[in-house]
Amino acid sequence: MTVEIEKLVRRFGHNAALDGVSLALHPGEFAALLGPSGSGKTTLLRILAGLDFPDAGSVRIAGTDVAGVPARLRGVGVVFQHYALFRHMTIAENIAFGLRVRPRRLRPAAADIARRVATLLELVQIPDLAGRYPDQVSGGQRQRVALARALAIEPSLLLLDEPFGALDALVRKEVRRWVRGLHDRLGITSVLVTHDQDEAMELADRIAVMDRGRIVQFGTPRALLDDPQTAFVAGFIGEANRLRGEVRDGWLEMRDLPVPMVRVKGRDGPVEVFIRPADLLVAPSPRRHGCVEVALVRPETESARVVVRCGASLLDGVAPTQVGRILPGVLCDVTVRRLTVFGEDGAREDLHLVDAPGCVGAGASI
Ligand SMILES: Nc1ncnc2c1ncn2[C@@H]1O[C@H](COP(=O)(O)OP(=O)(O)OP(=O)(O)O)[C@@H](O)[C@H]1O
Repeated sequence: MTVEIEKLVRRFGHNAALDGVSLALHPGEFAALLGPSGSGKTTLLRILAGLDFPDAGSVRIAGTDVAGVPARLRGVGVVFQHYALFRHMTIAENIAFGLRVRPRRLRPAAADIARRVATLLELVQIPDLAGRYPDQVSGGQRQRVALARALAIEPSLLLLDEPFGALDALVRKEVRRWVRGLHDRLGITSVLVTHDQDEAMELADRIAVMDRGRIVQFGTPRALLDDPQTAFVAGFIGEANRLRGEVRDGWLEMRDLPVPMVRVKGRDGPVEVFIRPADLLVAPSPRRHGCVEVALVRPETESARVVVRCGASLLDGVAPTQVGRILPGVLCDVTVRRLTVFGEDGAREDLHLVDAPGCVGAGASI
């Protein structure tokens, strides 16, 4: 089922929680809203759920403008971080709640509700807990109850607001994989709000990165890592070394890392340069007077993560080979496989990689 969000604005006083947000989701897609605290994720989710209303813009679910449609008639299931289970109701009663409060003409018969609750308890793998109260089950089980309750109305859109936040790390990993499996099996469209990057990367087909009430980039996890459109996205998604640089006469210069042969097409002036650790290769120097000094080495299975001192900067890189020779204090060479350059306004600059030995595109050895 499609979701089309157009130019949504939601203001609280002078503050725009949403400042012209547009987003289109494919049927069956698992999307994540990822961004720092206060960027507008929950506000967007609440508007989708019908729990809050925009000052401008529109939301269409399955092609229908839902502006006048109350929350309980939107066919949307919602799971919140703190589950919001009713403590005085059994697990079965909690799951049945969304069906029991429906208007009479839409409410299934009691026997049908009981059957559906039993099916859902099986689906979320807690068939024996029907008669218990929320306080008598674990956090992971409560989360499954919250999901079953959201799924009881057979939603075609499932909204998840930080649903794993209250779980400990191990349970969290298990429950989130299980949720993704469930999403695939049911063929629903899901939107997850999270500020946990790993969670968004693991679960979502596409991630909308939010900053100050705007979606700054919407793309696959791979695209966000490899092709960030702004300095904010490059710094927020994945790890990156961040260096100050200057473009002079169209050539990039960095004080701490003298990368040769990079032409920048934008205007001359100060720039910010991002290099992922995986793109900064550290190797023993055959000349024995490499340009960087190893500060720290953390061995991994077949390579090592290395921190090197480069001028005044400490940079994260990797040593894919000859790990044993890379030790703190040793002078090494570095090769930059790829870098991304952003102008003062945070927008990405086009790079022209000069086709010459040692150029950045081919791996610039310094
Ligand atoms: N009811 C409200 N009244 C006033 N301001 C609000 C209200 N709800 C949200 N805001 C403001 O709107 C902005 C966006 O809030 P929102 O909760 O959507 O952010 P978020 O990205 O979900 O943050 P978090 O990750 O901390 O939950 C914030 O500046 C917040 O203070």
